[in-house]
Amino acid sequence: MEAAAASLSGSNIFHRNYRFSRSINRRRYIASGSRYFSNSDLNTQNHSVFKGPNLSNVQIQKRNLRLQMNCALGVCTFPENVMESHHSHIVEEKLGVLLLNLGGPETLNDVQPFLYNLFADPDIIRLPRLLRFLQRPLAKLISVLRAPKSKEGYAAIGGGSPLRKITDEQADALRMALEAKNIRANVYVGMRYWFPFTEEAIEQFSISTTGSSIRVLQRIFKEDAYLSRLPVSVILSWYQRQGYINSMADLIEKELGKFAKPEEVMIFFSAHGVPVSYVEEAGDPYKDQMEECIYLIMQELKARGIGNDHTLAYQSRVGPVQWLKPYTDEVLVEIGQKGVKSLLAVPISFVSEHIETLEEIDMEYKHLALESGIKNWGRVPALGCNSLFITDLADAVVEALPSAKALSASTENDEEAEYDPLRYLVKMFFGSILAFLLLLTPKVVLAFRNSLF
Ligand SMILES: C=CC1=C(C)c2cc3[nH]c(cc4nc(cc5[nH]c(cc1n2)c(C)c5CCC(=O)O)C(CCC(=O)O)=C4C)c(C)c3C=C
Ligand SMILES: [Fe+2]
Repeated sequence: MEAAAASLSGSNIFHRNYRFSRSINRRRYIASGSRYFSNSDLNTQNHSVFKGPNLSNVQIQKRNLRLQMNCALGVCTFPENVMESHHSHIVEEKLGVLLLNLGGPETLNDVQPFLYNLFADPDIIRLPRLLRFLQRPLAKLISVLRAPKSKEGYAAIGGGSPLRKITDEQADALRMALEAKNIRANVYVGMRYWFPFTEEAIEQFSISTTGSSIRVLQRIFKEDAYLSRLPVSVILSWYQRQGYINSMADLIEKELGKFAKPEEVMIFFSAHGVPVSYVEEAGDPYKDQMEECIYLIMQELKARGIGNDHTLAYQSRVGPVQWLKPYTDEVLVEIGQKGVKSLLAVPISFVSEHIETLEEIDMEYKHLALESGIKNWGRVPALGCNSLFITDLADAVVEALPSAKALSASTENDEEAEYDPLRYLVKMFFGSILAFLLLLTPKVVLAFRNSLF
């Protein structure tokens, strides 16, 4: 997670190479977009809007890059048709809102390329600078090795991720919620690792405007200068917003009511994990934010007279490194053995149903819990289009508007953005050999066998 903006572009370049290699023009177009409009870049650029007073620019960039992981969904606001915009104009203008998420493979054939995109992101596999040339070959290798296990999971939930459909529905619901507040907005979805990529969302964003605005937008977009002049506001996190907390508390209260003895149920929050190094070495605030989020939800439940026991654990670890503990699977076994009989699983850090909820929690963890002595199992659904949640997102958009500011020029390393096929092939060839040799070392083989497949 410590990658700077320059290295982040590496993963975007892949999107270009992998999906668009047959169209040079399109590739160039995407390349220019990717430099600015990966979701992480947007967060990075946001520092001009949200930075705290004592942080250096580098610290702010790093913090914001990390925050990208904390937002399962991010929102950016763009006033369209505004070149020299002043804050007072913004609410009157039509808005573009960009919802950011990670994306998921829609078919089983998408699984390996999706995994490649994921592992080619230097924020996911963090290699020392000297070994960065291994990023793509390693991503290729790990994605091929991981794909069979991932495919099993996606096959179990119907052959693909529902994430795109749900996020599209959320975008539609948000558009309507904004309309109910008399704000006309186009809401776009931009995914980090699968379609519609953030770059595509931005492309759509400019194309969907009309007349001279299109020409102005497109021309300036191609020159990269336009983006730095767009007033943008990024909502970095909303886990602490009362609307979100209330909507989670509502869901929990409702599911608790389905148990015969609701007061005896343990509320089991399961959050997506991240490698420990993200938190301890790179200073990722994810763990603190998760803990605060759960504290706030439990406070809200207490205010409603619900004082159940609760616990937090982390799920979905991949690969041979230490992830945030305690691990969901281990805690389930422990509490089952300690005699807990009723458990309500609450996916936290997820706002949509996807493989981690539908397969990992509903199938694997439920099975494990029942095997470990838990008799009554329940699961809180992900928020999806929950109206309180969507209305709160709409409020967050409205509140963010006054802080929209023009982005500063990109400081990203342009070297990565230039796509050189020969250099790419040479890197892939030697990198693959090295990555393969690395994987053959006994320690790595053992660790991967236990954790990846
Ligand atoms: C809070 C959200 C997420 C964090 C943090 C996160 C970190 C993370 N994930 C992997 C590896 C995989 N992630 C996969 C899918 C996936 N992950 C998230 C969310 C977070 N990931 C989503 C929304 C999805 C898509 C789900 C879908 O329905 O498609 C996968 C593929 C699925 C599988 O095989 O388990 C992998 C692999 C790492 C290494 C990581 C580290 C920071
Ligand atoms: Fe993940």
